[in-house]
Amino acid sequence: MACPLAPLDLKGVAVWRGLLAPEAQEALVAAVRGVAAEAPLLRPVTPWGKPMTVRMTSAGRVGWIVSGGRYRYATEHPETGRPWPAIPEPALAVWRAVSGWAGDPDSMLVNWYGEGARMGLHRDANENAYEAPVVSVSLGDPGLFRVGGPRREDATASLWLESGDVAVMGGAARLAYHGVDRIRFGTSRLLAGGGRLNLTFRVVSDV
Ligand SMILES: O=C(O)CCC(=O)C(=O)O
Ligand SMILES: [Fe+2]
Repeated sequence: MACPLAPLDLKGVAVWRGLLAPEAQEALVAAVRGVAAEAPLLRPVTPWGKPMTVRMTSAGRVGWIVSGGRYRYATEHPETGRPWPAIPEPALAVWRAVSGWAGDPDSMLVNWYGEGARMGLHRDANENAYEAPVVSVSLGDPGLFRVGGPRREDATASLWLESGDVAVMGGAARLAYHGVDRIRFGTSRLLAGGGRLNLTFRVVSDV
C-alpha cells in the first residue's frame, strides 16, 4: 500500500488520498466480483417503501439488510438464504492498515452506484459497537461525499472521493451524518461500463 504521510481531515473523518495503487484497486474489484457472484447484489427498499438507488451486498459474519421495514444485520443473504461469503483477504488488508483496531471487522458492505445513484444523509448506527471505526474504500467513478456532525442539522463539508481513496470514520466522527450526493458516472476506467464501488468495513456486536 502506498503510504501518504497523513490523512486529510474532513470534519473528523480521516481521508487517505490515493492509498490504494491501481493494482490494489484491481485486486479489490476482482475480489468484490467474487463476493457478488456468491451473494448477489440487492436493491434494498427503505422502511418508507422507497427502493434505494444503490445496490448492495455483503461479506463477513453478518451483512446489513432491510427486513420487516427495519435496518439490521443478518447472518444470511435474504434471497439465497446462505451465509455471506468471507471478507476477501485484499479487503482485510486495507482494514488492518488503517483502522487502528486489533480485531478484524464483522462485516464488509458492498455499495454499487450506477448512473444517477446516490445515498442520502444518514448515520451508521445499527452496529452497537461504536468504539470501532468504520473504514470506507472508494473504487471507480468519483463520488461527492458529504459529512456533517452528530445531528442532522449540523453544518456539512464535502469532498470528491476518488478511486483508491480510503476514509476512516472514528472517534467523534463515528456517528456523524454523511452521504453521497452524486457520482461522476463513467469518468473512471477501473470498472468497465462505469459506476462506483464503495466498501465499508464495520465491527458489529452479536446479532
Ligand atoms: O459510498 C460511500 O462512500 C458511503 C457509504 C455509506 O455511507 C454506507 O454504506 O453507510
Ligand atoms: Fe454510511
